[in-house]
Amino acid sequence: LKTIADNYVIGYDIDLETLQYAKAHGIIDEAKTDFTAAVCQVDYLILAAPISKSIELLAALDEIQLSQKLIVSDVSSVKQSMITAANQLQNTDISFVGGHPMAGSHKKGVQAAKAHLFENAIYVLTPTKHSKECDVQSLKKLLEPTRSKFLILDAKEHDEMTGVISHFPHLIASSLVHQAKHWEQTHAYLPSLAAGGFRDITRIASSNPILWQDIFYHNRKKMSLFLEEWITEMKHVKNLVEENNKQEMITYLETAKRYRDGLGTKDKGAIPSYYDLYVDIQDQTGALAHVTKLLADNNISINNIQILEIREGIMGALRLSFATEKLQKISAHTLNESGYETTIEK
Ligand SMILES: NC(=O)C1=CN([C@@H]2O[C@H](COP(=O)(O)OP(=O)(O)OC[C@H]3O[C@@H](n4cnc5c(N)ncnc54)[C@H](O)[C@@H]3O)[C@@H](O)[C@H]2O)C=CC1
Ligand SMILES: O=C(O)C(=O)Cc1ccc(O)cc1
Repeated sequence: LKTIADNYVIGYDIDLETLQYAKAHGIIDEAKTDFTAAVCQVDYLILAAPISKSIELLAALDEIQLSQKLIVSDVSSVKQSMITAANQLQNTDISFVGGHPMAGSHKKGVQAAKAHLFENAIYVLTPTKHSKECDVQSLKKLLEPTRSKFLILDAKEHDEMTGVISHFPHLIASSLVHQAKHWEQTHAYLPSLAAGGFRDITRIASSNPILWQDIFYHNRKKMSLFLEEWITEMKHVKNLVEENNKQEMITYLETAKRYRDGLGTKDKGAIPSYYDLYVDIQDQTGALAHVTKLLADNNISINNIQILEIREGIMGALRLSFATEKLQKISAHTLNESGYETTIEK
């Protein structure tokens, strides 16, 4: 988080290698292996461990004799249990304002950190009933250089919304992978048929299991409710398939398509994580290298690259992902000038 600072950033982590990496890569100015020593020196504390660990750290913080006022926030994906823990704090010098940047990836560890990760993403803030307005403003000011968009929410509504749009889809992604794994016993070649669609819908199943178990646990009431709803929904879909009611099925798919197409692509929320650009390339030796070189020559860094479809003699599509909308636009312009056809998905 060096970007949120001209501030001096002290990092604390139980994992020594993480601290060493963060220091070596300029993510933090100083590494501390002792929580008390770290918190006694700071004006702001951001807890970014798995939720259960952040709750433990908050409780440990309350036992420490602080000689300064401290604004504490977190980045936990579930807010209600964090706020409940914050409401039990005894030290009145600690002011807690919950936080949740709605951006990230399926990768774990400090190595997955990116300076632009939160740009244009929604950053939810969940004040407690004790939070002072000036502390909320102060935290916002600290986080402003992340260029995210702040949204104040009540913890309960946050957990319901993220439950629907982020947590529950993880369970479904994992269940689809389980289904494929099961059917591989019948068809050994099944994995090699996994096309873009399966990869897109199951990417998040590659996330950190320890972290996600903790998220599901902290949002368990909502997860249980959504599972009930999903089972009812799937029974309805099963009927549609079995009864072969053509018009009803088209309407079902059309309604979903219209809603999905309308989800903002500019606001970088949970969907999409990056700004994508589709480029048509010929299936020729060096085609990929030519595209990447053109962008590299213009100092444009690509966050992700995926070949969607290349078959002999047929135009293939590349999906290039960028960290910002600006990079996406500049790349389109650069490639268009060299004769490439590009598409930005609306
Ligand atoms: N992964 C994602 O895309 C997003 C994650 N979050 C939230 O961020 C938090 C962290 O998630 P990630 O960064 O993905 O996990 P991570 O596993 O990549 O990083 C967690 C870090 O916490 C450290 N840690 C674990 N226990 C600790 C303890 N007791 N004391 C000090 N450090 C400890 C680990 O060594 C590790 O460096 C979670 O609360 C998660 O809900 C929020 C938004 C996005
Ligand atoms: O990999 C992805 O696209 C994510 O879903 C990232 C993510 C993970 C956890 C969060 O609380 C918010 C965002």
